[in-house]
Amino acid sequence: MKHGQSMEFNFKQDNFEEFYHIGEPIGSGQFAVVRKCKLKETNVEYAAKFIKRKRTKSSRRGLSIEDIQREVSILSAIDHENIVKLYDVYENKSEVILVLELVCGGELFQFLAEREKVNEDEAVEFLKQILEGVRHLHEHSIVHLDLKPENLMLLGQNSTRLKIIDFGLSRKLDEGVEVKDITGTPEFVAPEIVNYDPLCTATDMWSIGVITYILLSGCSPFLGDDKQETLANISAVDFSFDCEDFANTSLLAKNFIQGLLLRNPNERATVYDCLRHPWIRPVKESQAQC
Ligand SMILES: COc1cc(-c2ccc3ncc(-c4cccc([C@@H](O)NCCN(C)C)c4)n3n2)ccc1O
Repeated sequence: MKHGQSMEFNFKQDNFEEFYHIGEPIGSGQFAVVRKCKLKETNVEYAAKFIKRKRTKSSRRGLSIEDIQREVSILSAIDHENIVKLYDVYENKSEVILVLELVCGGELFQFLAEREKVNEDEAVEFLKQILEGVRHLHEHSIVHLDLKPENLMLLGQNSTRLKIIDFGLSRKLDEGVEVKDITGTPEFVAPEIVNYDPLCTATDMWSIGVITYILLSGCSPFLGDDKQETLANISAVDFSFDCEDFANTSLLAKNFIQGLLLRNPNERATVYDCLRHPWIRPVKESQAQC
C-alpha cells in the first residue's frame, strides 16, 4: 500500500465463523462489542469489533453503513506502530465485523488507576507515542476526536508500548468541508466542540493537554459535578495547577500543558510543536546551540 493511499476493503460476505473462532467480549462501545477472535488457519488472535448496522434509515439503533465505511476508510489509510491496525472486514445483514490488531495490555486508564499517576519520565514516554501516532493522523488530514485514556491501550500486560484505538468519531478533514457537531466524552472535548465551532487538528491537541494533566496529577482539569458544569468549565477554559498533585511538577511540564489548553485553536501547540517541546525532547548539553 503506497504512503497515504487507502487500502480499499471489500467487505467480505463470507460467514465470519467459518474462518474465525469467536472468543470472549473484551470491550464495548455504543453500537459495538469487541471480542477476541482467532483465525482458524493460523491460530493468530485478533480483536473483532462487531458493529450493529441500522436496519432502516430512520432506525435509532445501530450505525449507518456510511458511518461504518468512514471508520474503515480511515483505518485503512493509516499504518503506524502507535495506531491499531485493521486487517479485514466482514459483513452480514445485521453486523459489520472489523478484524483488528489485538491490543491486550489494557487501557492506559487502568494502568493509571492502579498507579494513580505516573512520574514525568514515564508520562513523557507515553506522550511521545501518542504524539507520534497523532502526527501520523494529522499528516493524513485525519482527526481522531475522541482521544482519552480509555482509547489509549497498552500492547501487552508488561508493555508500555501504546496504541490508539476507537476511530468511531474520527474524520478526514477535506478541503473546505467544515466538521462540526461531533461530541466525544465531555471531560476531554475542546471548547470548539462545546460551542459547535469548526473542528480541526487542534481539537485533538486540546485532548492531549487534558490527558497530560491527568497523567501527571491523577486529577481531571475541567471535570465538574455534572456534564453541564464540565462543559461550562471547558468553555471558560477554567483550570489551574492548584491541585496539590502538581506541587512537584516541573515548570516545563506545566508549560507543555498550557500550550495546549488554549481556547483559540490557532494559538494551540501543533503536534510538531509538542514533539519539539523541551519537555518532550530535552536539548542535551552537547547539542546546546551557542
Ligand atoms: C471500540 O472501538 C474500537 C476498538 C478497537 C480495538 C482494536 C483492538 C483492540 N484490542 C483490544 C481492544 C479493546 C479492549 C477493551 C476495550 C475496548 C474498547 O471497547 N474500549 C474502548 C473505549 N471506548 C469505547 C471509549 C477495546 N481493542 N479495540 C479499534 C477500533 C475501534 O473503533
